[in-house]
Amino acid sequence: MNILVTGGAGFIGSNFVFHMLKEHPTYRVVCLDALTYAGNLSTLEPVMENGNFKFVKGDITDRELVEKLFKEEKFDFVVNFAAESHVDRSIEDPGIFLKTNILGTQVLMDASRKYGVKRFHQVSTDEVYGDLPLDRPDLFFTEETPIHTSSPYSASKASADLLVQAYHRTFGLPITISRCSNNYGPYHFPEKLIPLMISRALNDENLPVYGKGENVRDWLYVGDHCTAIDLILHKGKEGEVYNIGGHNEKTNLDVVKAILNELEKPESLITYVKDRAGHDMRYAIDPSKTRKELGWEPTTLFDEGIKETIKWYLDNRSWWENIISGDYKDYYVKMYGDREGEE
Ligand SMILES: Cc1cn([C@H]2C[C@H](O)[C@@H](COP(=O)(O)OP(=O)(O)O[C@H]3O[C@H](CO)[C@@H](O)[C@H](O)[C@H]3O)O2)c(=O)[nH]c1=O
Repeated sequence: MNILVTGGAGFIGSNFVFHMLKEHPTYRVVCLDALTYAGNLSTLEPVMENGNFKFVKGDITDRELVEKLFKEEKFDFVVNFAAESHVDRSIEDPGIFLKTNILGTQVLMDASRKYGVKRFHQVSTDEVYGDLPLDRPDLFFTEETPIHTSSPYSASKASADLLVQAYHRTFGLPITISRCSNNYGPYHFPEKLIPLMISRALNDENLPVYGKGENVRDWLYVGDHCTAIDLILHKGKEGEVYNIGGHNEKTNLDVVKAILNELEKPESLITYVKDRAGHDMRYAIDPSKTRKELGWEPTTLFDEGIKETIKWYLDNRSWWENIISGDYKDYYVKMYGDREGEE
């Protein structure tokens, strides 16, 4: 099997590259990544010397480069992780989200059709379902929940999902789509809630919690997400959507407090700041289809997973310190540095 993993230098993509090379030692894995601010070549160091791995720098919207790569490599599977993924950035500047997330997906699918890829897997998000109210804990997103997006980011991912389904129906492209809840774990870029709070707490900096911190996310350890995608590639039915989530709902405040508690840092570091525009209230996934059809089960409980994640950030300080002191510094300081005591 020859697999293309796009966005493989990012958080979930890199974890998936490691997973596939470990679990399928006979497979060849090619990573295509544009190395934007959130992609980091040093993340892939552990596999750079692996004979079954190849790294290609390039943008999924670059049709010429993509077509050439598909022609040379004759991929069996394509797994599309490449995306602009940060909601706050999409509120500031939606354009790049539409370009990468929608047009990039189209370019990849055109090449997949042309070169006879056996499966095109689109890595999507539970954010395409919009949000759920806090006072209805009985409600969960299923694969049948209507698409109803809030942010430019989620609208771009939902658009891509529709396009993927259209390519299946119109052109018979063999596709699958997975929609996962919030991930956490090693190599998570320090703009997302968990790695941002860990890195700032370690530096005794204020932790900007949006609004009242009551919003709920359904946290899943990244390794469990990788296992689910592996199962979908091998056992999932063509044309189907699979929800992935851990039934592990927590308020943002509880997550931040758990991090502070583990690091033995004071809760006085928490600073309540202006809420995110259009902020989704609650995400909660019903993963029963993925469980029943594919036998998938998440294996890492949040209490263990958050400890392991914090340990990883302590053991790999240079990985995130290089990021927050490098090109990303200005954005980091602007977004998270000066937000003391806003209401
Ligand atoms: C960065 C940041 C976030 N938050 C809040 C906003 C959200 O309610 C929650 C998590 O925020 P984020 O880490 O940005 O993640 P969220 O918006 O849920 O989206 C994530 O999870 C999605 C899956 O649900 C993925 O599709 C997205 O790519 C990924 O970014 O924490 C804060 O209170 N303070 C912050 O500084």
